[in-house]
Amino acid sequence: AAIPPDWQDLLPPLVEAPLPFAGLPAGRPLVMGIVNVTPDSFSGDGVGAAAAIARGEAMLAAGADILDIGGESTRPGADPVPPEEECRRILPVLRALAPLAPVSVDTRHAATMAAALAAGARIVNDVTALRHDPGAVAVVRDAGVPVAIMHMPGTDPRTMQAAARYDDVVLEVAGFLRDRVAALEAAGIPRHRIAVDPGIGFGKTIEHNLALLERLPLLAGIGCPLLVGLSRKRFLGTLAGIPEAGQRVVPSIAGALFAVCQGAAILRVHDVAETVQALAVWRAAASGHGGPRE
Ligand SMILES: Nc1nc2ncc(COP(=O)(O)OP(=O)(O)O)nc2c(=O)[nH]1
Repeated sequence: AAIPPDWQDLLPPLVEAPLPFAGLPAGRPLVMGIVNVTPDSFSGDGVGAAAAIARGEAMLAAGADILDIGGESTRPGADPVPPEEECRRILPVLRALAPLAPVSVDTRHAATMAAALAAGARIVNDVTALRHDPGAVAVVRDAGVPVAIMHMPGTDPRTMQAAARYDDVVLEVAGFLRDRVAALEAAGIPRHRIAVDPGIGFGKTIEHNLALLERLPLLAGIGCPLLVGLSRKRFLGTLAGIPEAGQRVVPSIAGALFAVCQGAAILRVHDVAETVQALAVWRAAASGHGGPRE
């Protein structure tokens, strides 16, 4: 579809380098390692506390810039987890990992955000864009921390796939994120603390996911760093013929590199070592010189 006239002013400049986020090094895509402390994560990597801590440490050793810790699966149809249980799962992991690296807490519950920030988390990652819990905006604003906000229809993973109907998914997702950034800015969260995320796989068909990746540069026009989480997701398995989520490393890397070429600043991934290796090649090629990651 043609870009409507009122979007022309938002068309992004050529993506020179990813925008900075959370005070982390700008100029290169950041790798956010997924540490799921859940028994039912779609990617099959949910684990208990000890294993989650070990996984986080291994991700840092492999070069992760951020660790994203979550205690509630958000895959389609997942059972909701109350904040008390969510905190019981993630706080021991968070306390162990927060001293080692920037940690983001992946939650839609304000109580969990507050407890995680008190335990050392430095970033909030909310798949509902601070819409599920009425207290979430105040927690993030008052803590003065960066926040990643993601698009999904509604705020309940159990029903989001049924809502996967759009006139133009890219314009609607971009419009939602643009408006949400403006609303959060008006509520006291400065734009420079916000990363935006199209929500790959959240209330989207495979065609919607591909359209969002193909036209990701339009989201760069919002003026916030782009976070993309496509790692091991179902549409990759469909495209590559890989039914088992844990076997989708290669398609995840291919998708990650495409997203980076499209302007993604933060990649939320399960397979950190492989992603870091792939980015080393991409950066050398994109910048015209090799050399180790500084
Ligand atoms: N910002 C952001 N957060 C996210 N959190 C969870 C998942 C789902 O992936 P995963 O955590 O691996 O699965 P589960 O939610 O089943 O644990 N995807 C995203 C995403 O794409 N973007």
